[in-house]
Amino acid sequence: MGTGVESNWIDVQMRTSLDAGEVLGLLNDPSVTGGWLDGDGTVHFYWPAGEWSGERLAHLRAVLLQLGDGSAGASIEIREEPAQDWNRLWAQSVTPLRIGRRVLIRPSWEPEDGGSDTIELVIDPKQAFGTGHHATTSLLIEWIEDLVVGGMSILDVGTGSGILAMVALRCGAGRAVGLDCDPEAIECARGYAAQNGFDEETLRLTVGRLTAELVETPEPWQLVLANLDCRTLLETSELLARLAQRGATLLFSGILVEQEEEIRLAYAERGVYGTEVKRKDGWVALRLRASESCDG
Ligand SMILES: C[S@@+](CC[C@H](N)C(=O)[O-])C[C@H]1O[C@@H](n2cnc3c(N)ncnc32)[C@H](O)[C@@H]1O
Repeated sequence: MGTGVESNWIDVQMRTSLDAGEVLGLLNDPSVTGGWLDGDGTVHFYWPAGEWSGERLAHLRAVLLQLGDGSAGASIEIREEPAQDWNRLWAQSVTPLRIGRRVLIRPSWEPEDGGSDTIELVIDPKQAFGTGHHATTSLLIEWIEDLVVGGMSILDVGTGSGILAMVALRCGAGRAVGLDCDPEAIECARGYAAQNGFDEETLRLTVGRLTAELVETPEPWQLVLANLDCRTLLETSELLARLAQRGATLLFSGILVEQEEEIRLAYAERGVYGTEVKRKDGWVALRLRASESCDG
């Protein structure tokens, strides 16, 4: 984000589960500055006041629709902000975040918690999704805290910043692979992994999508994390269900309340059933197991 001390700015705010980087990519508009998710779950994009126009708003709405979240277009609020140092303001707005019983996500400029029981990660917000502020992330973190036991192998599909895989490793998992189709997200995640002291053998971060090869590894995955979206969870159901049939517990997030039934039915047809559900802010997280696997 530019320092922007010279002119007023238009702050375009919306409620969306979309990844800000993905929206920016399709906008393909050199005058917009970086998008970021604030602590209230609102995504902001900024334009210099002189560059903002009705055409830009219409284009933004079209991009949101194209990415499958037309309702975000309806939630847009526009504010003009006086010239100020955005970097400083942005940094001030990012504060340490506690999730579940023990997890603390803090920006690097905040001091360590120091509590012996605290599971701490340093994440300075960048353009990858996954600072922990979004309900879809925090719902899965709460489960990871409860379910991960020593030495577990974790597959994190749609890893974004890598936050879920990193929390799982801090909770005792033996190794994790994080996949994301967005190369920028993986670049970001690698930076966070290094900053938090994970080596590449413990946390492998790869650009790509779920493949049959990753599903059929000699050692089956024990826990699969997938904070994606309804469409991707449906499109990938054959491979994700196969992971469950090989013994993995699946933790899904990114599902809207009205999409829960569709996901449950699609997976039930493949012999994989929701065993537990969590809901927050209109979002649903599901825990699933194959019928022939024992729950745990
Ligand atoms: C909602 S974010 C989740 C990020 C992080 N796991 C979290 O929980 O905060 C979804 C991520 O999935 C990625 N993604 C979307 N579809 C994908 C697919 N088919 N395969 C791999 N990654 C995908 C996006 O690029 C994005 O980084």
